[in-house]
Amino acid sequence: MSGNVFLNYIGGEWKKSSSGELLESYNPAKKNEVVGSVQNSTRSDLNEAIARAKDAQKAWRKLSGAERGNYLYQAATFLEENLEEIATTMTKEMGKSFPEAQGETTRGIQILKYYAGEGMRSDGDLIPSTDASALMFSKRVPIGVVGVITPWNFPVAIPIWKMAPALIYGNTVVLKPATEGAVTAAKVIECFEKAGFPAGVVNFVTGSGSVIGQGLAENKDVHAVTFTGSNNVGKNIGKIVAARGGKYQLEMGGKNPIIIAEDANIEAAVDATLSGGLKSTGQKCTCSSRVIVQSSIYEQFKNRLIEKAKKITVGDGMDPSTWMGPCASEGQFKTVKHYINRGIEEGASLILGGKQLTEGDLKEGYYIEPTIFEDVTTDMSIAQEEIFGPVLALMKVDSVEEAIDLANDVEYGLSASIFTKNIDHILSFIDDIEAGLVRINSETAGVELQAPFGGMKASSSYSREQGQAAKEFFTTTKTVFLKG
Ligand SMILES: NC(=O)C1=CN([C@@H]2O[C@H](COP(=O)(O)OP(=O)(O)OC[C@H]3O[C@@H](n4cnc5c(N)ncnc54)[C@H](OP(=O)(O)O)[C@@H]3O)[C@@H](O)[C@H]2O)C=CC1
Ligand SMILES: CCCCCC(=O)O
Repeated sequence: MSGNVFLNYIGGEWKKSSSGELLESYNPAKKNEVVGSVQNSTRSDLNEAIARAKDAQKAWRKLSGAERGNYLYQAATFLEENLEEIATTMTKEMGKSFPEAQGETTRGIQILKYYAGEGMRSDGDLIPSTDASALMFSKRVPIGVVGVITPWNFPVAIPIWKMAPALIYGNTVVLKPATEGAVTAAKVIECFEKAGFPAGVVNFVTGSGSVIGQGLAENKDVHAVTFTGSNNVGKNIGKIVAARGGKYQLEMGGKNPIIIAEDANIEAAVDATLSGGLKSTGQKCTCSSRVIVQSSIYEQFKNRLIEKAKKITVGDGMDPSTWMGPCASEGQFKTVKHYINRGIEEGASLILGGKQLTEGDLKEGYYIEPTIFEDVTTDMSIAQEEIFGPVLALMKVDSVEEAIDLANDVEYGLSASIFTKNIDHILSFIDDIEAGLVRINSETAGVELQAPFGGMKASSSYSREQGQAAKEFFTTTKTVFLKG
């Protein structure tokens, strides 16, 4: 890279786009600071990457799983060596606090190591044939070239939790990161380059989603597309890929509830609501946004929540005293402000925050106060639509049964939590909640890399990522019947 200009990585080479144009990525804490520039690529750049990936896959799939795993172990080593630089870039590019950025980069390292080990594990089953002289077994095989389209909120963990399983199971990849996380993603790709992957196995093309993302969805040589991002974009990708007979995986929005039952540990529930709802400035798909509280403890819980929320320190993610950083971009900032105004217009009561923070250095960035509404009804926009910002909506119920029904009264179904010690409530929550991630006495965020990740209803396309679940999407199965 020259200066802060980052190139595409195609067929094992760093290359400028044929457009000759750049896209700048700005620091949301210091809105005039350019963190770096990436290529504003064209379809022809993308098509070259897809062709190289297709060509490279012929040899890549022939390697043993152990051989492919060694490349992933190497990539983990280089990510570890560059952890501080990558985490710093992440904080400067999308605003999350530096400790969170360090944690996410560490998670990327762990994911690479987890899937590197997959190269030595079983990839099929021996099945007894009715013909005693025959051998019958199943064998998982790669699907080919995988298009990877990722959002800005986890610019290290999400690309890696898609690329690592794709690669270990014998596929080649073309990554298109969100522009607002593309400089961070470029530094991750540098680690893959240093790991010595054969040319064309890993490819990286930046540019606008409507050009490069759309191109990955449309190109018939991209056998599968794995996407994480908003529902509008995801549903469009799914339609395009399905229409050409490709495979697709969509991880999309959430409107995650946390239920506080009358027997909850109030202190723990308050901490989980603030951490799960406001960490990363509420910009995780697994963040809590609806807080459903049993009426008998409502005032006690609300007062403690406000008391602790007032102590949250907001500032530049690089400042060690910062608990919550800025919104990731001007666009995200405007979206959050829009929903705060909608909440007020629709009759919710704003009981904390709601304003932009502008004193001192904060005027340089896109900072919003931790915001809490009450008197929120399920028909309101702030109860139904994903805000993806530091906004909590308090809702009051009389029973846990009512709470679960209210929790389910949205189109999404990604993550859900309940705070209670009552085993009957726990069992009915596990049974009845419409969510892919079900958490008891724990915040809605914080998934672990070895467990299936994904949602129900409008949050996902019903596939699952991470852990052993990833194998389903990144492979297909041959059933072999062999006679002597
Ligand atoms: N369910 C989950 O696991 C997660 C869901 N999300 C969701 O992602 C959203 C926030 O991320 P954000 O990046 O803003 O989401 P977007 O949907 O705006 O973008 C996601 C990716 O899609 C690309 N893209 C944009 N338009 C198109 C298109 N027409 N065709 C193909 N690709 C396109 C974007 O590129 P570019 O931005 O460069 O234009 C980006 O790389 C939130 O809704 C959040 O809920 C986020 C994390 C996890
Ligand atoms: C893509 C969303 C990632 C969620 C990560 C977490 O909840 O820790």
